[in-house]
Amino acid sequence: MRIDVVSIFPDYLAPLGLSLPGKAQATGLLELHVHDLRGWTRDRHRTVDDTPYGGGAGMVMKPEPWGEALDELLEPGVTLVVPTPSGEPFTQALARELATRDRLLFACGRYEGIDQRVLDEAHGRAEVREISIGDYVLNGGEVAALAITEAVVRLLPGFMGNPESLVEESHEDGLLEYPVYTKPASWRGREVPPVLLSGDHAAIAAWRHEQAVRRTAARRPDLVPASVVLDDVEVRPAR
Ligand SMILES: Nc1cc(-c2ccc3ccn(Cc4ccccc4)c3c2)n[nH]1
Repeated sequence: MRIDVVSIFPDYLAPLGLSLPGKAQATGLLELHVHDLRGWTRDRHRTVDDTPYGGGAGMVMKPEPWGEALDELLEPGVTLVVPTPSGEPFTQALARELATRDRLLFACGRYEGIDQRVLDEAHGRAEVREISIGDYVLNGGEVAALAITEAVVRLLPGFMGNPESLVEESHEDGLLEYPVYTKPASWRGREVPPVLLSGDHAAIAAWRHEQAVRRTAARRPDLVPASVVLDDVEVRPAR
C-alpha cells in the first residue's frame, strides 16, 4: 500500500516513520510520502487560508493550493481520505475496508476546514471518504490521519507478526477486549483468575467470551447484540 499525506504541518506525521508503520515501510509493504501543502502555493507568503464567505470566526483553507496538490496526487485508483468532525464514523469495519485499497491520500485540513469545492470536485474523479475519528473536536486532521493509518496498516497482510492476534481482538467480533494477565501469578495480593492457569482451553475461551460480553454490556451497551441477555450485569441505558 502507498499512503500520501498532505498537511501544513508535515512534521506532525513523523511518528508514522516509527513503530508499526515504520516496520512496514522497512519491509517494503508500505510506501509513505508526506507533503507540505505550501509546496503548492504560488504567492510570496505561501498563503493557504483566507476569511470565510458568509462571515463567522476563523479562517478557511483556500481551494487553489489543495486543487493543485490533488491534481498531482489524486491519480486514478487513489482513495482520498479527508478527516473532519462531520465525517462518517471511523470503525474497525471502515479500517478493514480502507485496508483493501492500493493507495490512500490523506488531506489534512486546519483552521475551520477546507473550501467545500475542493471536496466536491474530488468526488467527481475519485473515491472520497470524509471520516470522523470521534465526537470531539480537534484542531486539524493530522491526529486523525495518524490514527486511521495505524488502524489500517496493522490489518494489511504481513504487517503483524502474528496474524492470529488480529482475529480475536477488540471490535473484530463486535465486542470489547477481555481482561488480560501475565506473570507474576500473584501481585500485591491480587491473583490471576484460576481458569487462566487451568490449561483447559475450552474453559478459558468461554471465560474470555463471557468477560468480553460483560465488559461490553457495562461500557458499550450500544455494541451488545440484541440476542445476548445478561441477568446480572447493570447495563446503563445509552445516553
Ligand atoms: N473527529 C474529528 C476530526 C476533527 C478535525 C479534522 C480535520 C480538521 C480540520 C480543521 N479542523 C478544526 C475544526 C474545528 C471545528 C469545526 C471544523 C473544523 C479539523 C478537525 N475533529 N474531530
